[in-house]
Amino acid sequence: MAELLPVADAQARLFALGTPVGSEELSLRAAMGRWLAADVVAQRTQPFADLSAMDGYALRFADLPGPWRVVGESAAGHPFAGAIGEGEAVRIFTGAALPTGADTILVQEEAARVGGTLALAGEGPPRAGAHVRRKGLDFAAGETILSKGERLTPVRLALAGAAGLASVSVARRLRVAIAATGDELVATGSASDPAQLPETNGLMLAAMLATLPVDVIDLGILPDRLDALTAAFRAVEADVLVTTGGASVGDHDLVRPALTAAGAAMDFWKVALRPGKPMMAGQLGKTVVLGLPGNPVSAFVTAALFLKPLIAALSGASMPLPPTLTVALGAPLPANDRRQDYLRAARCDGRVVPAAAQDSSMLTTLASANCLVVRPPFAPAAEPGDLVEIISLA
Ligand SMILES: Nc1nc2c(c(=O)[nH]1)N[C@H]1C(S)=C(S)[C@@H](COP(=O)(O)OP(=O)(O)OC[C@H]3O[C@@H](n4cnc5c(N)ncnc54)[C@H](O)[C@@H]3O)O[C@H]1N2
Ligand code: MOO
Repeated sequence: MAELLPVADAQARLFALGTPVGSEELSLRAAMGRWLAADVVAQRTQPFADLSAMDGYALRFADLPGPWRVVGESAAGHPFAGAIGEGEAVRIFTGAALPTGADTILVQEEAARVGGTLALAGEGPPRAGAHVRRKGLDFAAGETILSKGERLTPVRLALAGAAGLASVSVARRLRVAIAATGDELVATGSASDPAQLPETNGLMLAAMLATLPVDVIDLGILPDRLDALTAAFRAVEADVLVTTGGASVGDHDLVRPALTAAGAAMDFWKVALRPGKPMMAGQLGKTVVLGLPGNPVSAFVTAALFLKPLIAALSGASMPLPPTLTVALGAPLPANDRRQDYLRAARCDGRVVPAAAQDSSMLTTLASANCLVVRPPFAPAAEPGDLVEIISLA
């Protein structure tokens, strides 16, 4: 039996086929979903001073149980100018700076105020510093708050903005060319006889990349002809070329010979993976080429395991691979063979149940799955309750 490359080795070899793309400086509003090309260092301290976390009165804990004279007010953006002394308090609001001399907040629900006099009307603050957010609680100027290789999320963008930045250095967008191959394929909605198959892998792959910083170049449907495939591949100008179909060993599986004829140096073909075994990868000039199998589930799984991680890796991601979780099985599984299996499964109430039908042509099973169960090569038979790794699709 032919040697099959382990999945992790194939991923490492694929990532090594390209060099991380260059960077650009983008405003925070434009940087969502990009990978950071440099660490983000806070330019300010947050909070900038000791602040009140509640609406109430700022006072000295030592002066409890009061009463106090109210000598002024501190609101966010309008701090109290002076300092407070013994027996004095300042009316204060959430987010306002604590006046000099004050160390504690009395919440207004526990305060009774008559004119300029304040009295305790409850238990009062339990300790010095109650309801005070200390200067620098969140971060301090000079601190590295985000690292190169992290992906920008809404919260990380907010953090960078709070830290005083207007823009960040990020990896540029990648150009990804997608080609479907196969004489049986026609554009969705245009099949005129039963033997014509709607082309859906290209549609699915482009949709899988929709939330990534990628410009898709749609090469459409290419025929099963060596000359046409070779010419189309030779003309590609992209960071990544991904093909689907024609990856196996049949007489009409021409992607590999066409890539070679176009001048590609192929690195590997066939991975110890199910579905997706006939996957291939190589270099066509500066373009990383990824040949995915045509079966729709195989195309999906290989895109999830290789294409999306490749985009992340070329964008400088520190963690390009999909995260896995450990979950208890809800049904028995037979022992596995030499290929790492990715079973379409449903995770519900903390248990995961693989679908009964796992054929790699079945979009219905894939569409109702919310995770993939990862079965390592030669995994022994498993029982309900045994722990397995999953990749979430939700
Ligand atoms: N003798 C062998 N035959 C096969 C082997 C093998 O090792 N020895 N491997 C099998 C495995 S595993 C897979 S996976 C398939 C994949 O092969 P290809 O990449 O060559 O896929 P095609 O034959 O082109 O297509 C397979 C299937 O998928 C349909 N298809 C293709 N492209 C699309 C598309 N863009 N949208 C929707 N559907 C698509 C195609 O019509 C076929 O039905 O090979 C096995 N064979
Ligand atoms: O590996 Mo293929 O992907 O069985 O269907």
